[in-house]
Amino acid sequence: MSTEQGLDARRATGAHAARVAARTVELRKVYGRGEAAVHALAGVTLDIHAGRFTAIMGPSGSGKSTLMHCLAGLDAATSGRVLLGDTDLTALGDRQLTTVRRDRVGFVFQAFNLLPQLTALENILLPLELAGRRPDQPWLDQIVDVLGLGQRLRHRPSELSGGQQQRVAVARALVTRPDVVFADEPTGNLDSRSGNELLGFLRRSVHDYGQTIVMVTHDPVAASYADRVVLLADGALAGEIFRPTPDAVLDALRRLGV
Ligand SMILES: Nc1ncnc2c1ncn2[C@@H]1O[C@H](COP(=O)(O)OP(=O)(O)OP(=O)(O)O)[C@@H](O)[C@H]1O
Repeated sequence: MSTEQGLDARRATGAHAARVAARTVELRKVYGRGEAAVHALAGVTLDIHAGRFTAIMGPSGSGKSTLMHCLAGLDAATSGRVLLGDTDLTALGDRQLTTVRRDRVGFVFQAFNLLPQLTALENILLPLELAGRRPDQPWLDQIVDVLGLGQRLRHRPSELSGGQQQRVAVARALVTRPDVVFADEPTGNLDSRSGNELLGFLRRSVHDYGQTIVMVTHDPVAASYADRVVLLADGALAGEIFRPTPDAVLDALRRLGV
């Protein structure tokens, strides 16, 4: 994409004016030492726009999960800064990071990660319970309704389909109204119909509720639900696509050798 096209795309999506929900500045992450050192992130400066759906893509090993884990306060930077809103995560200790993750961030994982002994409703309410917060009943009712979980709330995860389990995980991520929901290959274990349904819900939570979502995915169709695709290669930014189509994403990935 030329610089001019890039600017036009930004104007069209209003991305230049968007509030920043999270930001990395010269973020570096090195695993191991000496000869065995792996530079997973080699100086990434990136803004995540508030109220937008951002997909992170790139070849295997390009640093996608590392970037998301650093943004979410799950992994510590080697150098550089990570900001969630105005909070500098790199300046926080473990206890403060735990509070930030609990109160301000939601997670959706490929493997659902629901607690098997709890019902769907208990799983959804768990983050609030851990934080000692009471549920906002109208909000809870709304997400349960939108996600079509009303008839499933008393079921345990083993009694739910994969698609239903992942919708429970999305409800759990949204219930605290987090600043950012991080989704790591959320459709990786779903058939394409359940996957598309789930992506539709994520899209809707951005459009209807102004939720900020960051999703790591390998799937160009999944990425096309996002407002913007950020491409990584060898731990560095390798481009971005606004209003991505599956074809545009596929082309960009091919250029990166995927
Ligand atoms: N805990 C770790 N210890 C050592 N090296 C690691 C660790 N986690 C990740 N790496 C390395 O850092 C690099 C980036 O890994 P990362 O998982 O972020 O990539 P990715 O783009 O998410 O890959 P994939 O698409 O395969 O999941 C890889 O070379 C990986 O082997």
